[in-house]
Amino acid sequence: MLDDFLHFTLRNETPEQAAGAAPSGVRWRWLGQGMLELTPPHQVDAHMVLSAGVHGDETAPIEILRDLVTDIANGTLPLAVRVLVLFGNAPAMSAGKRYLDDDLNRLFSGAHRELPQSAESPRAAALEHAVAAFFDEAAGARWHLDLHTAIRPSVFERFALLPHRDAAYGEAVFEWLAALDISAVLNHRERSNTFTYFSSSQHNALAATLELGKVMPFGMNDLTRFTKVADGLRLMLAASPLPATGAKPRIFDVVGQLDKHSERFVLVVGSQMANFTAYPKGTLIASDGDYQYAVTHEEERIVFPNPKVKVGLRAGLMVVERG
Ligand SMILES: O=C(O)CCC(=O)N[C@@H](CCC(=O)O)C(=O)O
Ligand SMILES: [Zn+2]
Repeated sequence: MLDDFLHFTLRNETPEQAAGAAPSGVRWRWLGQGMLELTPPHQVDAHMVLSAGVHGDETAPIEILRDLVTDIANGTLPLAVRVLVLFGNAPAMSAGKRYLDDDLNRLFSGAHRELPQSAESPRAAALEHAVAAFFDEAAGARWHLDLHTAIRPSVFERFALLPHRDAAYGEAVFEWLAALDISAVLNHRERSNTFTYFSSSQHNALAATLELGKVMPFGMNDLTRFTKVADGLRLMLAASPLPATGAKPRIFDVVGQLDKHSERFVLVVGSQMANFTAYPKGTLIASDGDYQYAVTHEEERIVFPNPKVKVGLRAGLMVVERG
C-alpha cells in the first residue's frame, strides 16, 4: 500500500491490517480510503496535514504526495513530524473530474449538512472528522497544506491562498511560503467553506491552499516544475529548516468576489484570461440580472474566473496587490 498509496486509493482497496510499521520504522495507520497517518518512531513537536485531490482532476499535487509517502515508507525521507496524508475525493480522481455532484471545497465547516444527498457530503464529514481526530492528539505546531492546481493558466504559476483569520499573518508566514517556491499569496478576508478555512478556524492550524500549475490528467504532469515545492515539503517533513531564499512573494488581498446568483451570470470580460490578469478602475467584470461587478480600485486582478460554477457559488475572486 505505502509504495503506491495513490493506486491503492484509486483501486479502493482495504489493507489486511489497519496499522503497521514501514521498513523505515515509521508507524502507519490507514483511516479509510485515501486517509493515512504516518508517525515517526520518536517524539515529535509538529503535526502536518497534507491534502491533495480535494478536486479530483488536480493531479500534479496528488502525484507529489504519492511520492512523499513512498519515500517516507522506504526511509529515503526521514520523517520527523507526524503527518496525515489525505487524498480528498478519490471517486472524482478516478473519474478525472473536479467533483461528482458538488465542489468538495465548498462543503467544509458543516456546509455538507445542507446537501445530504451529494456524493461529496459524507466525504467532507469524514475529512473533517479525520482532521479533528489528528489535531486532538497534537501538542506543538499544527500545519495544513491543501494542494491544488488551477483551471486557468496563471501569471504566477505557483501561488498560495491564506484563509481568513482574525490575527494578521506575519512576515514569517510569507517567508515560509517563499521558501516553498510560492511567488504570490492571496489573503482571504472573509470566512469560507474551504478545507483550509476549516483547519485554521476550528483547529488553529497554520493552513494554506497551494496552487501548483494547471489541471492535467494523471501521468501528464511535468513534476520538475514543482521540484522546489516538493523539496521544501521534504524538509518540513524531516523537521529541517527551509532555506532562506531572500525572496518575497507578491501579496494580494481579496477585495471582491464574483457571485453567481443565477444562470444569467455573465463574465463580461470573458473567461479565458490567465489568473491575475489586471483590469483598470471602471471595468465591468461580471453581470447577473441587476447584479454587476465593476472594478472600484485603481486596478484589480481576477483569479479563478469560472462562469460554469453552480448557482450560489463564487465564480471568481478580485484581488489588489498590497502597496
Ligand atoms: O482554477 C480554479 O478556478 C480553481 C482552483 C481551485 O480549486 N482553487 C481553490 C482555492 C481555495 C481557496 O479559495 O482557498 C478552490 O477554488 O477551491
Ligand atoms: Zn482545486
